[in-house]
Amino acid sequence: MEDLELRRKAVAELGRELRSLMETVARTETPTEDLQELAGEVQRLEARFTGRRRERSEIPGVDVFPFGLRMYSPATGHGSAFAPPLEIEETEDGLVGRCALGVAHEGPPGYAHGGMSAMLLDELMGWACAAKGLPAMTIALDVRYQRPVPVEMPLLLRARVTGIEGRKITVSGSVVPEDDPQTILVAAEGRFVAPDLDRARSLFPGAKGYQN
Ligand SMILES: CCCCCCCCCCCC(=O)SCCNC(=O)CCNC(=O)[C@H](O)C(C)(C)COP(=O)(O)OP(=O)(O)OC[C@H]1O[C@@H](n2cnc3c(N)ncnc32)[C@H](O)[C@@H]1OP(=O)(O)O
Repeated sequence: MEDLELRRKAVAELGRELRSLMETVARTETPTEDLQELAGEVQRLEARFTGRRRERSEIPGVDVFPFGLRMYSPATGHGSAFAPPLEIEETEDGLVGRCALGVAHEGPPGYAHGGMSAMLLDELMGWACAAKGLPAMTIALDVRYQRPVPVEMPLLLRARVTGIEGRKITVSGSVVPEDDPQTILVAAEGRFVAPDLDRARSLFPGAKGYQN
């Protein structure tokens, strides 16, 4: 069997290079003819991915689902070009995530797209449910944008479970600058539901943890 750690390392290395490429593309003022040539080169590069293509519902072999690593998550995945990626740690008061967004994540010039903040909070708040043993899906997310989130600024995200009622979980979250944690840039309240076993099996047929 292939060494899983070696593959995860390779996935992360590729992700890092793609992320860097995305940032370069978002910032470049390279002449137009070079852009045209580069598009062809990227197309040729894509043609080199000759291995089997994973089915839609197939869990990547490098992942641990539903309680862990998601290598291609657009929020936390080290293999994702789109992910900052968010680094998560568990604390006494819930989960803390760290990342900095790039120009490729921009909404207003110089500031993060609001959808990025919402996505990162949604993900972290979902992880907060899983950390309580209840892997869950978002049913409602209320996001309040109090200050714009500068790109290239180290950020701290927080998520804390505030209530559990059967399979329904309420979670609060925030985004703050790492060097000024009193200033709330974005605040969120979310409601999550841990799907029952039958629902989870039908939603995630590729997840071994939910099968008999
Ligand atoms: C696990 C993977 C980890 C995934 C890994 C976690 C990390 C990633 C986190 C990312 C988070 C996401 O983006 S998740 C993606 C965005 N979210 C979604 O796509 C979810 C779409 N919604 C659904 O598919 C469904 O609503 C489910 C699966 C969440 C729940 O279905 P179910 O299991 O059949 O639950 P059901 O019996 O119907 O309902 C249980 C209780 O919740 C209430 N309820 C259910 N859905 C809703 C709703 N949309 N709005 C209001 N209330 C609702 C019901 O009234 C009921 O209350 P009562 O009668 O008991 O009072």
